[in-house]
Amino acid sequence: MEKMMEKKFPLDAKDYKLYEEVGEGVSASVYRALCVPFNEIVAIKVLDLEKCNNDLDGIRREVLTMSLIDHPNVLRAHCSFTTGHHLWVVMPYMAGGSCLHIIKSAHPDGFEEPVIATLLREVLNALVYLHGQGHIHRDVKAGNILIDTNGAVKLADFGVAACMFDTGDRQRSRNTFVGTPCWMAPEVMQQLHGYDFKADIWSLGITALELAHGHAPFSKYPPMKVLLMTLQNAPPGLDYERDKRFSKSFREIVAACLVKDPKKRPSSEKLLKHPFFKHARSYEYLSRTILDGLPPLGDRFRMLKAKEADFLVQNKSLYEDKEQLSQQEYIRGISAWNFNLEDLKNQAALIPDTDITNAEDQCMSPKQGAGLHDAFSPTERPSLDRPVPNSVGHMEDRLNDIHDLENSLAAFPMKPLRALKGCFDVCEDDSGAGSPCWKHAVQPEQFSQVQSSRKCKSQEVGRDDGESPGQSSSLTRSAIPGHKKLLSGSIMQDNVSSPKKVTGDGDREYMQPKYTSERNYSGPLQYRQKKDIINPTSGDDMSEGAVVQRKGRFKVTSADLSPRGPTNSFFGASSGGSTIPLSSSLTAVSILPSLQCILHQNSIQREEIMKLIKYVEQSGPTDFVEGGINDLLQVPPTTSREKELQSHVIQLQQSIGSLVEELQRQRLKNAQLEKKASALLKDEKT
Ligand SMILES: Nc1ncnc2c1ncn2[C@@H]1O[C@H](COP(=O)(O)OP(=O)(O)OP(=O)(O)O)[C@@H](O)[C@H]1O
Repeated sequence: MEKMMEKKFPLDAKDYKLYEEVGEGVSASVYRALCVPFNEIVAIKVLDLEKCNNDLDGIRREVLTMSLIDHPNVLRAHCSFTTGHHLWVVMPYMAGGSCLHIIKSAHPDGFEEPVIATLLREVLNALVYLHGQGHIHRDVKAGNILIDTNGAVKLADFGVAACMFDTGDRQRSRNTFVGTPCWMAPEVMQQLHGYDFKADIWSLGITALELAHGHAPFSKYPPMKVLLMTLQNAPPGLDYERDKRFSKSFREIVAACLVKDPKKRPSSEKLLKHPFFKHARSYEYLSRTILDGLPPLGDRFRMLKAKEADFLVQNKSLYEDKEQLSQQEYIRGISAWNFNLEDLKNQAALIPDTDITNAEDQCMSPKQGAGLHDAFSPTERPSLDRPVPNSVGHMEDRLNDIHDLENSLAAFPMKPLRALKGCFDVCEDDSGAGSPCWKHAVQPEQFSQVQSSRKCKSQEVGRDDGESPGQSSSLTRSAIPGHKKLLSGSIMQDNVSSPKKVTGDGDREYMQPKYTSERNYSGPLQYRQKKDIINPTSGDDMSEGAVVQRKGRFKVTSADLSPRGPTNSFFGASSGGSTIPLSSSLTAVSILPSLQCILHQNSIQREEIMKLIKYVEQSGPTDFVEGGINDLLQVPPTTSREKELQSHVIQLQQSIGSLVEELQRQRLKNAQLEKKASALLKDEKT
């Protein structure tokens, strides 16, 4: 009844006036706006659907979740609709902006404890609600904690939320690698047993440190190091010496959240009862303490952007190096992670040993960490992260790091580097089309499918009036289309010689007018285990022959929430489960096509292995492959051709390994299926 009385926000862009930009994320820009019929200020998140070409599920999920939730601490969408190729999500305007914005503008060293207690209490209230409703937020961080002028706090950004009660295919969304690396719980990285709402508790602990120090732990390190450190080191925490200003109870809750074993982490409800929250104050206190005196959000946002642009100009040479550009994006807390394999390998060697030691020390017990240099703002000491190109042992270091990472992630059903290389093959099949993996960007019709499904579920979704935002609002025509955003999308290799290459990368023009990044920045990171392996049409794409050709970039996509075709539902096992058809009502006849597919796939792979072997043989003597390769890789390359060949060899080596393992896995599956098929046939006969 109450719901029926709710205001219905108009679903037409003409009814809104867009004012200044107040925020931007990986996939969207957020504007202050006026809802003309209600004369009410709102925030409108504008997503360019042409640039979110692989993340429609994520968008759909965010919009749906945002429209269904109902809690004072959770940001709820008023409505959403498409206009031209943009999706507009209309929501309450949170004039204080995000905690990250406030930190960056006025509290670079973090907030005082009562402020942190107040913020965390509100976020915990949101989490108690969300977890009770079966949602895992999966991206809790200061950038997603929004504050209103009166000090009210809301948790935002459901782009990567998942539902814990999902079953079957939908549950795979909980077996994905989602979030922002620094805030990501170890079990989310590990993917051993999936994860649950306790992943949010870990992120909350990291957020607590972020609010206390002004930045998240490990934020100065490249993603690969963050993975390593999160998995291998003792959890980060408050330091006895450096963090003397904080109370014991604050240290306790941080420690309670940052326990590696999720079972040992308290629930949000339990945490809320911790004495630490006795330090929490009122909204009015928050508003007075952290908002008073701040310029309007739009001005702050502009200033921060200008600061970044200045920094970029001042460090021009530094940012000619794309690694650093990526690193800077990442440091800024954007839910993005560059998944270029080569870059990751390079990044593994970015940090000098001394620096790693320090980082490790910081993660030791607080006492051990005492006396270390203060964590610094990354923008203050960027040179630390500079790569040392071609330094002696550089390649060796990279390989060692990769090796370490693989060991750390031994629990991955597939080794992470292979996962990076071959298993991020998620794409349009997310929308249920069952299409092959290296398919192109989503076409407008595909969005309309999403849209119509959204329409079925929610009346709040409006129509596509075919207008550009510029035509239908006060925003200038160039304001949105010209403002290229970074992509969210499937992890797909780019820069490939394959004709199926994915295109359409966005880049941050304002930051790098001259040094345009070629990267695909992802949306919140999502790792999906390899799937669709029996899809014969995708054989080409998955073949190592193809991989050898690809110098990969990866894009990241939203978790799959959509129903899958019959093939996938039979063989969801490719992502780690059983390969045996689940339904006992299945007949042998229904399995046969799938068996044939597997056989077909096997033969394709066999062929590819043969091709690879031939290729390697042609490239050099056999013992090069068998024994001498490591020696060879340790010789620093002198010419760029040598470098190219060296990386080619590494790729080949990895590809062969992957293929052999894949082949073995397929054989095993084949045998299991054959067994099952004959059992079923037998059953049928009797
Ligand atoms: N309702 C709002 N009122 C005021 N500012 C907002 C609002 N929603 C978002 N913002 C600002 O815009 C920024 C980006 O929004 P949002 O996080 O939703 O985008 P995103 O693309 O999902 O970002 P990411 O995934 O990188 O966190 C936020 O960090 C915040 O500063």
